[in-house]
Amino acid sequence: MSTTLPPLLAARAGHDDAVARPALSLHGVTRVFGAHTALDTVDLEVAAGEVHCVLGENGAGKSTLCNIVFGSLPPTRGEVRLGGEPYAPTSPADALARGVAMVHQHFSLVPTLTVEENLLLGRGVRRLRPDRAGLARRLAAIEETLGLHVDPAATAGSLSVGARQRVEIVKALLDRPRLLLLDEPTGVLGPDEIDGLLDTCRRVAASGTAVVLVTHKLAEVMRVGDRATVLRGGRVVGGGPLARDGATGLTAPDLVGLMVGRDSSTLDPVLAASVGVLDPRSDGAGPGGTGGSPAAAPPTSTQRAGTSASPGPTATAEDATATAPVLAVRGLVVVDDAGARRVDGVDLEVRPGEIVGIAGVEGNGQSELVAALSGAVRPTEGRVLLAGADVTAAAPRRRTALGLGVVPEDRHHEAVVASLSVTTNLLLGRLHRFRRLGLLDRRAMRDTAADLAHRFDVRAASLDAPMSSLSGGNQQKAVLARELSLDPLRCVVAAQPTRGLDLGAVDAVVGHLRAAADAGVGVLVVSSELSELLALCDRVHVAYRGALSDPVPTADPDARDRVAHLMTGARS
Ligand SMILES: Nc1ncnc2c1ncn2[C@@H]1O[C@H](COP(=O)(O)OP(=O)(O)OP(=O)(O)O)[C@@H](O)[C@H]1O
Repeated sequence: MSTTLPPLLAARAGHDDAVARPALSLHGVTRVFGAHTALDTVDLEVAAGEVHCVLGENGAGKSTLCNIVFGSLPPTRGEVRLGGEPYAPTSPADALARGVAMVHQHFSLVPTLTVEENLLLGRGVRRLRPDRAGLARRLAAIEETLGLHVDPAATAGSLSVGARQRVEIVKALLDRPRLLLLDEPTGVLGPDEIDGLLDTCRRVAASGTAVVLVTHKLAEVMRVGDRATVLRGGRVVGGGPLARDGATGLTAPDLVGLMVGRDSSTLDPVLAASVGVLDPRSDGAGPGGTGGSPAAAPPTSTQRAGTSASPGPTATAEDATATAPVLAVRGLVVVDDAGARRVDGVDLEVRPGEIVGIAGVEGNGQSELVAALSGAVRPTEGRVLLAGADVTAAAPRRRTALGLGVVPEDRHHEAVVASLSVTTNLLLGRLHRFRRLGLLDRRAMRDTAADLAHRFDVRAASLDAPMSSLSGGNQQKAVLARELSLDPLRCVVAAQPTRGLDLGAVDAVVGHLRAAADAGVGVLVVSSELSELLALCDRVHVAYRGALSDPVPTADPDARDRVAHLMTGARS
């Protein structure tokens, strides 16, 4: 692949040979895990000053590529060059020392330490005494040039997901890297924070740093990327300059075609909106930023009822209003250690067959509400009723037994045990059912796990492999498989269920949640993806400062505007 420099740099390139050399180049890079080839003879070039997007389905090899460049993994074959020089980092610390920084899909901050302590961690190893004054100066410079603000005194664990992400990015920028790798950085952010992050990407690139952005969101790619490379099954299947700012190049539908080998006009509108082929902020008239796309708005649940992809729960939902709620929340209050009312008097009902959504910018009490529903946190006031039983103080195990499936937002800390096998993770919470005469029936476990992996398209080299060997998206599919296959299953609480998933997987998850509702399960979806909620749910509440708005029926023609308005804190 030849190097196409952004116009400004291209103009300068004749005067500066260093700029003409790619900041990063990969030649024939291959990475094999056992019998599985995760990356297959990959060639890639990234110029200084450009945002280069790397796209592909779950398991396509994107994180493996980043991990090789960041020194976490050596390639099995092939050569990597940095600024034209051979580059074979022996560790992430070595990569950092050579000017390569990375922000991972999951957080690396120590929750009990302050932001300042987290930022000094690692740097202190290289110095006798932590340089607090130097850090303060650098933070001020980052805030001024890149608009990124962090509070050094805050405890990392008390920050919202978006604020934590900001600290991770600031941490990566502290040493002025010449290459910044961002592995799905916007997955956890709300719309405003995503805008901020995309601006940051452009500013970082404008400062001369090469930025590699891994994302599933095509709208983001079309807004911020200069060029893209698409991986499928570990191979580069296409790429080039993007059609941005009136320039000719790859469009969002082109990228869909490369990623999944499918024409974007065949995509379910829910899916199209959630990945940005439809711009969620438009009325459907415009594509994801640029690049042309099917001109249709995401359907409401009423429209959805007519599609073949979904029988639509609307009819079921109307019947459902006559039945008792499977999940009822009354006056729920959760107060945190600092005395703040994170959940502030929430009332909520989900009936069998209904899909109810909770929208809102992250950090408005959604996480704490889900924690109170799952049993991870004890509410201070109020009640939670599950299928009529008061479970306010019940342990998670009892809730599971009563038929509550929970897909937590923080997969790494709450939903999987990375060191245990895929099989064990798929069956967590029901392993006792496989006990025969005091021993686990491994064969029955493997058969059940294989069936689940097949039905939910969990792609793993082996079900005996540790969960950590699965790509992020496949781990998420495994959690969904486990929670949606509980028996009995009466209610599912799914927090950010499509986060980190590729197009096909989002489609599948939406299908699984609808199927659960069609089978009479009550579904509560907490998501920062507004388009997804509007298309999937019967009604949507908005979380704001711990309280929930009255529900907005998604069949209302102005539902999007009403929900967006409520997200600003408006009362009605
Ligand atoms: N340590 C490992 N051991 C075995 N297999 C691995 C390991 N790391 C990754 N793989 C496999 O390599 C393939 C590529 O994984 P990778 O995480 O790079 O995909 P990805 O494109 O980043 O996916 P996602 O979008 O889901 O994050 C997957 O099939 C994964 O299971």
